[in-house]
Amino acid sequence: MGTLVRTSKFLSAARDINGIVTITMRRPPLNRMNLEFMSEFSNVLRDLERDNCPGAILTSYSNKVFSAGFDIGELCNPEPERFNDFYTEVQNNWTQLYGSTFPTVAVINGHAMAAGCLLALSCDYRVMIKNRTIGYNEMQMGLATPTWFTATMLNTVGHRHTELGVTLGKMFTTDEALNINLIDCVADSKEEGIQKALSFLEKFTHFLPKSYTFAKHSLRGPFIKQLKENQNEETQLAFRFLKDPEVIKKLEIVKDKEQTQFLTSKVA
Ligand SMILES: CCCCCCCCCCC/C=C/C(=O)SCCNC(=O)CCNC(=O)[C@H](O)C(C)(C)COP(=O)(O)OP(=O)(O)OC[C@H]1O[C@@H](n2cnc3c(N)ncnc32)[C@H](O)[C@@H]1OP(=O)(O)O
Repeated sequence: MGTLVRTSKFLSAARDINGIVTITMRRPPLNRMNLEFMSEFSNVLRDLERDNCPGAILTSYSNKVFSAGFDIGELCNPEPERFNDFYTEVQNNWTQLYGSTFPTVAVINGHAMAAGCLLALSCDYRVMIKNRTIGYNEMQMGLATPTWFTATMLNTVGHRHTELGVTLGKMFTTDEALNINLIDCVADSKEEGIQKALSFLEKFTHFLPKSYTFAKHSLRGPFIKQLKENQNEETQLAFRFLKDPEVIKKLEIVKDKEQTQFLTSKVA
């Protein structure tokens, strides 16, 4: 796997002989993202920028779940200060990953739901294992999809697929995701996925890093700028939404096992 360059409670980062870093999410059982998880993620990305990393792969320790998205504990009837910290960290994390100066690949070796899907979409390339699902399922949870989540999908698959995906809270199977270019290729196993990711990243060894960064920022920069300019408003909007009694009630139900099993059967 390479030399371990960083390990924290929920993430590990290992560098191979070519400098490519594999970030493995490990918050059992579902890689749910809470404030601590997001802070660790930001720290890893900051280190990679500082070290002029030539490329990174993002994957999960589990072959069942890439990430179940935000920890519902951070969203259900939140406290103002904690939510502000959490949501700010999430936004910063997205600007770091979506705008990274190095190329990134998501090896999606399990279900990628809501913010888990956003993580994958924020990379430059996606390899997904067969028979998994990916999408923004917020609607099914009684939530709404934040604007920058939507923009990230829109920039990947276009308006119509985003519109249907977001408004239906649709989880796409691996085959469906490939058909609409939500992912770039399919692998039989995580190991094969990593090989495909490395082949993609190998292409960038022939380019000047500054040329790559310029191209990426030409495409993604305006969306990052837009979020940065509206960060506080986005946080307040989300907080107000989450304080709606109907939303709180729905999220409390979702926290029950029965409801998540219902969601699982929908995505299986
Ligand atoms: C105008 C306003 C506009 C903006 C509004 C913004 C609002 C805020 C931002 C909203 C954006 C939201 C992003 C998100 O990421 S929301 C989270 C989405 N995640 C899910 O829907 C995951 C649901 N989970 C599942 O479908 C399954 O658990 C899964 C397929 C992932 C795994 O199935 P499995 O059978 O292995 O596991 P279980 O279902 O038995 O789950 C085990 C226990 O974990 C609990 N669980 C599952 N997911 C979560 C989660 N995301 N957070 C917290 N807890 C979770 C589940 O209930 C089980 O608990 P128990 O063992 O106690 O029963």
